[in-house]
Amino acid sequence: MAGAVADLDGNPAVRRLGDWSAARLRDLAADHGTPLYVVDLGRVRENAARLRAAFPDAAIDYAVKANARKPVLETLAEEGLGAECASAGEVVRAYEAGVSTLRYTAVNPPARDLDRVVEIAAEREVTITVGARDTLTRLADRDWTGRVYLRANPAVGAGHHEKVRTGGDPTFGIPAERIEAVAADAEGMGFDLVGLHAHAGSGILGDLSGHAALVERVSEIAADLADHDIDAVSIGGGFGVPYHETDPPLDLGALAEATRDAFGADARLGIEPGRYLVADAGVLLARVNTVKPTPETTVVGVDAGMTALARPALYDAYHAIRSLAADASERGTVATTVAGPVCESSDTLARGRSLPVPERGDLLAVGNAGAYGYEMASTYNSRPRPAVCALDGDESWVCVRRETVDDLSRLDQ
Ligand SMILES: Cc1ncc(COP(=O)(O)O)c(C=O)c1O
Ligand SMILES: N[C@@H](CCCC[NH3+])C(=O)O
Repeated sequence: MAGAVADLDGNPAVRRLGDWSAARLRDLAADHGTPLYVVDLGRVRENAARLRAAFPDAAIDYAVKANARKPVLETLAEEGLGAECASAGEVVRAYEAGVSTLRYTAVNPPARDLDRVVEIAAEREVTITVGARDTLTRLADRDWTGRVYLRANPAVGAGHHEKVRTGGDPTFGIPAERIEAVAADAEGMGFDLVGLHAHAGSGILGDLSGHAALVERVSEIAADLADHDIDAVSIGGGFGVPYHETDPPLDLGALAEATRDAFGADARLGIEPGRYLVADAGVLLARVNTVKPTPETTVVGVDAGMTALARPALYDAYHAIRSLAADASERGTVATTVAGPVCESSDTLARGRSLPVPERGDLLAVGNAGAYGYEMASTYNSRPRPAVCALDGDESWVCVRRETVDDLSRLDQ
């Protein structure tokens, strides 16, 4: 990695929080304030190259929902990746960033989303992944019968938390036994049925058996569509990253091999990873504003909480935290609870975490914040969202300005 980062492990597939230059992060926080997301485009490129090398023949569509900031989308467009979009808003952002392959995965799509995507599809090719028969009717009602994938429910779920396991949940995709009938309907209605899609869930690491089961299942469903001459079978995303300091990285070679072994469809393999491409390219910087010793723990109050990074509150997700105090290594450690400014007991970034003895004004870095970080930020408690700073080698610039309290009032009427 140019400039700031070296791999302590020597394993290029993993970038730990300790690999970021503390001095550079301190400078960025001093220049732009906190809470601040930092996203390193060089690392995004490295992740894309590693993925491309492991899946040389696959169509790779980046799951935009993981990080839709403009420089991230532009970087991945330059790397030749397509975009898998979860909303009309994501389609617009990917289109504006110059992504050439646009796919929209319609989950209970609001009318406004369909209207907007159909409008874009009049200018640029958009492929729509349909997860319910109803969606075909609603598209045809809009005089759009273009390229579609059918999303099958593979009845195989996987992922880091029950809330992100979509495979098997009836909300997502067409039941496998109905796929053939819906395929016939799609073609009867004049759609160009080009692909099949399924997704098991997000954050697969270590045990690859769920992934292999998914790929096998999707291949079986593809075989049911043999009469329909589909070109592409997307097995979704879900490739995990190590959040905990002791987690090993995903064995991408093993994952690719398991995929090849299990993939039996006579069509081009597609993957749509989000997290894998961006998670370790991002950190969140937070400033300590309160240090409160209590009998149970030392509470470290910071200016970034669940409104900046929702994952710990939503999924009890673990994110590494590092003190960037210049003398951190000379301080002793203490058991801490790192808490945000929101009035909810879920507003903690970490509990029971051993950190260098904190002082008010210290800067903390939260690791693996590049995926589902800024994207899931909210303005709960009328708290403006953080700024985002992009890094590329020695260059850095604020690519999303800090939201202000005035911004929050702008929609009032
Ligand atoms: C349809 C679909 N594709 C791709 C992804 C990307 O997931 P991940 O960020 O885990 O790779 C998701 C989210 O889990 C998804 O719902
Ligand atoms: N938001 C989830 C991932 C969900 C992926 C959406 N299909 C997370 O942060 O882990």
